[in-house]
Amino acid sequence: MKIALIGYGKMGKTIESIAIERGHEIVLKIDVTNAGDLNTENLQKADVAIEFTNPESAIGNLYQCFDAGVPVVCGSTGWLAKMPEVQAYRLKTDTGLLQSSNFSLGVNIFMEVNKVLARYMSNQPSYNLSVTEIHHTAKLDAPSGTAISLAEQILDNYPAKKEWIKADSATKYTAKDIPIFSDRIDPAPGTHIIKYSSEIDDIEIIHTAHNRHGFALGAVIAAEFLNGKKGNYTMQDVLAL
Ligand SMILES: NC(=O)C1=CN([C@@H]2O[C@H](COP(=O)(O)OP(=O)(O)OC[C@H]3O[C@@H](n4cnc5c(N)ncnc54)[C@H](OP(=O)(O)O)[C@@H]3O)[C@@H](O)[C@H]2O)C=CC1
Ligand SMILES: O=C(O)C1=N[C@H](C(=O)O)C[C@H](O)C1
Repeated sequence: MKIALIGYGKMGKTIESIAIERGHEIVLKIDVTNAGDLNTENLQKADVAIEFTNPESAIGNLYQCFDAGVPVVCGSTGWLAKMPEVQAYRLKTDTGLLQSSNFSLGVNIFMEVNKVLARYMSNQPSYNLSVTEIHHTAKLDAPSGTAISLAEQILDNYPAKKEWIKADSATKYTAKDIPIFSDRIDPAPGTHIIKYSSEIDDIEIIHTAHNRHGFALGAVIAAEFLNGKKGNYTMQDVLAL
């Protein structure tokens, strides 16, 4: 498979080495220094694009892939509030998109556990709920995309919770809110904690990434899945969860 890598930072470089190990070829590598090379002619040399840049440039990069008719795996976070307009553009161009805030197998299993736990806890108002994410200090967005996805899964399964809020120790929140706390500590690749706490006991589930390998491997497996497809997909489709 021929891959265009859009974003050649921590994730782009890890993805490159895993993709080559799996027998794929990198035909285009884009970072800030050659962003002008991201055009239809260059993109069409690839079967699929993998986009890991930042919240500001992600949407423009996706539109370039849609215009070129090249299906794209997107890992960039911090832009998902604009997903409806991105999906409208994708639909118009009849292209493929597979977006996930977290491509690791472990996090995707953790998310399934999160949904089940939220259903059980939705009848237990004596427990206070919080979500905490811990990442390296170079991370641009907070809360993490994964923490927002986890909170949204809880909202879908715990009717008394109405919204998530970005929180710190001074934030006032009510039982209707899901506070998300963000810590920035190097070199944390990504830790997510869901905690239900009562006077009697605590229930916690934690996912700790030890490195970026799981995110990158998942993104390459997602690209293998998306190759030749049109439409909108998630890691649930890839992993058949
Ligand atoms: N979904 C998932 O599983 C994961 C998602 N992420 C997300 O992926 C994104 C990237 O993370 P990470 O690799 O750690 O970040 P880095 O900062 O290490 O890399 C970002 C890359 O994007 C490039 N870039 C910046 N602006 C542009 C642009 N306008 N056009 C093209 N390239 C650009 C940077 O170029 P330069 O180096 O020249 O500045 C750099 O190569 C983040 O949003 C992060 O949250 C991260 C890990 C896992
Ligand atoms: O920026 C990162 O590093 C990560 N970002 C993703 C997120 O925002 O959830 C996934 C992972 O936790 C690493």
